[in-house]
Amino acid sequence: MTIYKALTLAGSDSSGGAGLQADIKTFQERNVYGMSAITTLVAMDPHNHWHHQVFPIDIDTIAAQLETIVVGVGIQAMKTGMLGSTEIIELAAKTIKKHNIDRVVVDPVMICKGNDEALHPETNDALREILVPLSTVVTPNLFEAAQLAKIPPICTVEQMEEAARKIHELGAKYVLVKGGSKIQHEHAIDVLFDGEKIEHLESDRIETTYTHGAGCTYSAAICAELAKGAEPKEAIYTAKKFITEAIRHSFPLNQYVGPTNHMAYRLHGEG
Ligand SMILES: Nc1ncnc2c1ncn2[C@@H]1O[C@H](COP(=O)(O)OP(=O)(O)O)[C@@H](O)[C@H]1O
Ligand SMILES: Cc1ncc(COP(=O)(O)O)c(C=O)c1O
Repeated sequence: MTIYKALTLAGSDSSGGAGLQADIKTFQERNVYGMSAITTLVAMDPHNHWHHQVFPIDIDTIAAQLETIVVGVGIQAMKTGMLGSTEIIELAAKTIKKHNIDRVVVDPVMICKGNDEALHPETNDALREILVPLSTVVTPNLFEAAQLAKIPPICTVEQMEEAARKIHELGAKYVLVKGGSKIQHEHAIDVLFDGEKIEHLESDRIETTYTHGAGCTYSAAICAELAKGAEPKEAIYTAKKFITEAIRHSFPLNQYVGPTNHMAYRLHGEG
């Protein structure tokens, strides 16, 4: 039996729905052995409206984790999530280049759901200039796509397409701009551009606010499929089905947050 292995270089969401916890759960659901290099720790304050506190991790500790995984074990694919500083983005790029990692999903995490404020605004340009050019697939949401493409806020599918074309020029091979429920459309629509053709990925639009970790889960599912050898488009189509079921069966964790359901595609979706 071949064991396919994937790495997530991402932040830790103690509540388990997003970040590396979402990634590892998703890798497991997709029959891929998951490993993590932790970039930041996020804790939420139950006494203060679930206020997010971000605790950094020093760069040598992150580098040591990457060495364990990439050199000590070996991987077929990797994804990045919340990176937190330009230094960490540079470390990610150096690792990809040094080890010729050729299946890389970059989820350019700039904001957490419900917050329009960028987490680390100073890192947005570093993502754009250093990491996105090395990506096989990059998966910005509307806010992130506008930042990467350097265009005004995105409100229409045409603007999603414009952003996808501009981000492709940065060097990403496949650009997947996620519209989700934020675009006026009867479906949850994502725009995919491979440098030649624009495609629309449409799925049922689910009425829910429980979408914490949706972006992490989606990019992790793409990464898992790439690790198993799927072509990028095939990986993205499978991941779109996976995330749609995860959102359809999402649930409240407490009064503040509802994650997507990582088990849903296995339990309800594949048949
Ligand atoms: N209410 C929804 N119903 C169905 N699909 C959704 C919904 N919200 C988001 N999605 C889909 O989930 C995936 C993740 O998108 P999104 O939630 O925008 O990412 P992020 O967590 O990065 O903001 C995309 O494929 C998007 O279209
Ligand atoms: C560690 C971490 N990564 C990523 C995210 C982004 O999550 P989402 O997929 O909901 O955009 C969060 C949000 O809380 C987080 O805590």
